[in-house]
Amino acid sequence: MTILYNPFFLLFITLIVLFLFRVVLIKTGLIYIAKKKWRLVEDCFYVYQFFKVPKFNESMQRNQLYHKVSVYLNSLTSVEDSDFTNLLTGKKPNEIVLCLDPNQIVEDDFLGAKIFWINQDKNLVLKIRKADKRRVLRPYLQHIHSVSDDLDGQKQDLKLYMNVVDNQEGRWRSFPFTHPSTFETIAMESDLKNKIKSDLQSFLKARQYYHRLGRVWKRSYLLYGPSGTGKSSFIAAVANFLSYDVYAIDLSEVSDDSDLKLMLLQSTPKSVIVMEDLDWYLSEKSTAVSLSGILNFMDGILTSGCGEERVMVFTMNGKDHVDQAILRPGRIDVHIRFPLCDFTAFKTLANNYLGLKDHKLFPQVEEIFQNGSSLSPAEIGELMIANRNSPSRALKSIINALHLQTDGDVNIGRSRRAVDEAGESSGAFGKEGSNAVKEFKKLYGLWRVKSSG
Ligand SMILES: Nc1ncnc2c1ncn2[C@@H]1O[C@H](COP(=O)(O)OP(=O)(O)OP(=O)(O)O)[C@@H](O)[C@H]1O
Ligand SMILES: [Mg+2]
Repeated sequence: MTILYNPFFLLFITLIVLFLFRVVLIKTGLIYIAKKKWRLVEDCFYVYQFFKVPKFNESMQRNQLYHKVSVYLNSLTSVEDSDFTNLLTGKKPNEIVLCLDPNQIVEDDFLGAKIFWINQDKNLVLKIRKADKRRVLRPYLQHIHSVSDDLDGQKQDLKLYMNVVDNQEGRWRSFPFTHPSTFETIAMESDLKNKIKSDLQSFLKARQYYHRLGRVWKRSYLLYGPSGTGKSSFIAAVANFLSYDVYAIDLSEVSDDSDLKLMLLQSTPKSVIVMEDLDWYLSEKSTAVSLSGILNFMDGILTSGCGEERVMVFTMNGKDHVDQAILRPGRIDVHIRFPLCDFTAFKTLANNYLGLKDHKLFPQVEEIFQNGSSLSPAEIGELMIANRNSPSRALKSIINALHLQTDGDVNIGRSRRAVDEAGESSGAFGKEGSNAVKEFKKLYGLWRVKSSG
């Protein structure tokens, strides 16, 4: 019995009990409950301060800090320790990313201070000990800025925003932007392509210059030309080139001028803002927005406070019947004409679609193009895709189609050329607005997104 009074034996027994207790705590999850309770006890001895980072400001503009903080928080490994975390597919195939669920708390350590973030509805709330605040808060926020900028810098997935009616999150709803079009895949005169690229690049570097002139830092492009000549594909190429998100405005879903203003306010910097088929909307008066509403929008007056770059792109089938106020320099900086297919564009398409740099039928194709063609790159592209397994068959079908256009259907061919040369949209070749919207959505893969969701 004396062994029970042996201090070494007692110590041994105590250690075993403690060890078993710890095993039980860990295995049952009691340790987490204990940690939580301990935090409550600890909280009684500290005064905390709270900082709210709302998703939108009072004008319902997106708060950039909110975006940065959420990018930062979702990159923290401690998100895993939160009670409830969302698992989402990442940028790369098979990548899974963690994303904090509403009402969850995530813990962070910075310069020896404990910082808590609470994900409330449309707000992220920072909780910090008052004693740590003065020492830690500023450097911590700077740290968040630089980490999220780094993560955003690596960002490869762009977003397509579409205006929807009744969206609680503001006027825009976002979808992944996956359009693969690039300047390399667009058939366009290479001189023109290079000029546009350098125009975009020099615009990006011109922040100070624009500010000194008291101008809004934006650049507007007008793309005009017949249907199927690559205007929408070009917009996607610009977005991919700049790594900018795309805001596509469906004018039929805009309720009035102030709604349009609100949409511009709620767009984020570093984005391409797109208004397709503007000539159609203006001529058919099929939008509730007035001409002056559109002019103000084009001037981007409201975004001037943000001081961040935006590229605006407007598309039209023809610009002859459009109010000159819309086209005046300063409002639209660069006009780009998208012509029907010529031999140079054909060669680019043949290379892209069929992998053909040269072919014995090329001289024949060139000859027909020299006599004038009235096929769009879209039509030529379709023939190539349909016959992609046999380049010779593809070229023959293109030669046939070009012959049909020039010989058989002289009237249509001529009138379509006239449309192109005059840069004019006639009723016969103008398209239905709803079709335009449908095509747009199709182009940007929206149907795919919808059906897979
Ligand atoms: N210049 C081009 N270079 C490469 N592909 C082109 C070109 N033009 C058209 N295409 C192809 O044709 C299809 C339709 O082009 P796109 O939708 O960009 O034409 P669009 O000018 O916007 O027509 P619309 O005025 O009818 O909207 C796309 O799949 C695109 O790949
Ligand atoms: Mg288009």
